[in-house]
Amino acid sequence: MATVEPFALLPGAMPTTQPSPASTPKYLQEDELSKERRDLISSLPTEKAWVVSYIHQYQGFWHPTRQLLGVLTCQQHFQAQDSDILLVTNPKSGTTWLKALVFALMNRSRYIDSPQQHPFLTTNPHELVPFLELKLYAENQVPDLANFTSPRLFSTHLPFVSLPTSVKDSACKLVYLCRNPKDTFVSLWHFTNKLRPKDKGTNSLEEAFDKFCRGVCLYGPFWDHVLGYWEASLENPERILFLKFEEMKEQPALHLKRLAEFLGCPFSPEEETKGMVDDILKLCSFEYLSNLDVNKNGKMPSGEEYKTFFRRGEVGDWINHLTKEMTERMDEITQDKFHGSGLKF
Ligand SMILES: Nc1ncnc2c1ncn2[C@@H]1O[C@H](COP(=O)(O)OS(=O)(=O)O)[C@@H](OP(=O)(O)O)[C@H]1O
Repeated sequence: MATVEPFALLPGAMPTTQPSPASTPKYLQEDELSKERRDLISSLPTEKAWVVSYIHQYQGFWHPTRQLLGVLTCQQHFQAQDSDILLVTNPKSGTTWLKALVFALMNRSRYIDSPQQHPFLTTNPHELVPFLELKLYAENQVPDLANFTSPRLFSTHLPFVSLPTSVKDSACKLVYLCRNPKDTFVSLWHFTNKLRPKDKGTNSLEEAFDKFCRGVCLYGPFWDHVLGYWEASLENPERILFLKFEEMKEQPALHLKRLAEFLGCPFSPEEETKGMVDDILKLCSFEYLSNLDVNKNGKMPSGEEYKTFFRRGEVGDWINHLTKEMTERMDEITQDKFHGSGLKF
């Protein structure tokens, strides 16, 4: 594997001493690091990243420098509570949709008589269900979570092996949503190209594809991420619900009801009669959310425009991007990696 030695490039300095452009989200930026963290990062396998300079392999998974700091801080400080709900995904697997669905589900009684006051009208789902390592614990910060009411809703892209010990030791519930690797890759390629500084141009599809197949991408290898949660969900089905984007698209009502039951708030017969399942699905639909003013024109405090989280929201767009050879390579990896696991896409 071609690796680079970032800290050998400029003695005594991080390689990216140039300020990162304002459009690059904070968690992907690389500024100054403590000596301890710098020593750790120097010891990790490192490659060129998709958006900013470097990506490091930690506990078997790849993280840009800033993101890795959030991972370390979160592992060190996050204290899970038994009543917490953690939404977990590989990037671009439908995180925004899952956040919307679970938030709308858990808060359904609050806005039933005042839909015009629903938080989605003013706030993107990523703000309502914050990421642990990318937001709350980003940049070495240790947040005060006292204002979160129970059950606390958080999200993460952390692989199972990297979850904070307190998550594994507590009885908190995890919902894992995955998506077929070809659509996940295509979505990630579009997304990271939007985040790249203008002067760097776009990543070529071929180069990004090769990196994705080698596992060198945000929270990659994709397959190991999915397998970690798949196996954990088989061992512990009452704590980890494993969902697939494609199945949710095909039978959204069925899966929303499964989610509600898993989270201990099943729909009552009256709610079903009133059409609440469909109401929540409409409220969280790609069409509805992507057309809200806040999501068309708003930005995250960390820099991303909310509209970058909405592209097509469909199954099978990979067919418009991948060559026959690419498709074969990806399918082969998927078959090899998932062989014997019972997992298929
Ligand atoms: N409501 C809803 N329903 C269905 N699909 C949706 C929805 N919202 C976002 N999307 C699509 O999800 C893709 C973005 O993935 P994530 O939300 O996981 O991104 S992130 O990891 O939080 O950055 C991205 O997929 P692609 O369109 O294939 O790129 C989004 O369009």
